[in-house]
Amino acid sequence: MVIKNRVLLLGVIISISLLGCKDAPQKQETINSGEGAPEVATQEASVQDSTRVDATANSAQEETPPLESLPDTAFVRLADYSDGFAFDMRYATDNNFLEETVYPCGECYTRVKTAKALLQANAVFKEKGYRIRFYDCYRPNSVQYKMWELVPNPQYVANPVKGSIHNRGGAVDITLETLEGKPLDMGTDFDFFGPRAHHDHMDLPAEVLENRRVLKETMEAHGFWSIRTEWWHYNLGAASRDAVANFVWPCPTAN
Ligand SMILES: C[C@@H](N)C(=O)N[C@H](C)C(=O)O
Ligand SMILES: [Zn+2]
Repeated sequence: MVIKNRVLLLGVIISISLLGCKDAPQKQETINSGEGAPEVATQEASVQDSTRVDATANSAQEETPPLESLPDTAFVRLADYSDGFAFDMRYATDNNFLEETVYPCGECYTRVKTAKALLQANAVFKEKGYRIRFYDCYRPNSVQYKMWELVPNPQYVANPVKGSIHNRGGAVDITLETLEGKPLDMGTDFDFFGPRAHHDHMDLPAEVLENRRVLKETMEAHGFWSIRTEWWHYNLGAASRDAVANFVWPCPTAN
């Protein structure tokens, strides 16, 4: 069953379940999809793992609402708004630095403002013969804890107590691929935690440097900033103060 209105579904689910992160009482967010800005509820987080959200819980099977009708801070499923992106959601597989599947399925959720900026950036990439391929989008805060346990190095993994901008729905891990689906050479794989992935590492083939430049310049022109140590990571500046979230998205179920 394909879920038509994941925005509304999330509104219901998140209102019901404010999720906590291990050892980290902090602000958690209630996401409303209807009128007005999302409510931000402050409460002590309980010690529990992320809740899996069962898509069968969805009672609101409605059409996808236009982005313009939603508050900028609502969460949306990006694929509902364009079929012009490619997805390789690594944390929904064990092909990632954790060597473990930490997502129930590969979905890309972001805040509305992040989605709008990504759609515009992708239109520019398309003119150049490319499109964005996503490795990661919104990431539950509980997963950030798992990552930090393995790599407690803020150069490569944001401290979960402060929260990553991924946890705020404003960061994406991406590369570029051709419109035929061939990924551009960026010099390292996604989540290669070492100097070769740094933006200031210049000892790379000219083609790689050019590919990174195209990605960085276009993303920066659309409100994103990069971090020095990861060529794939982009933060939407306007999302850096949004609340940390810890919901898990619904997954499609077989009919
Ligand atoms: C883990 C890596 N893909 C990443 O996103 N790192 C940044 C620094 C983060 O955790 O926010
Ligand atoms: Zn990232």
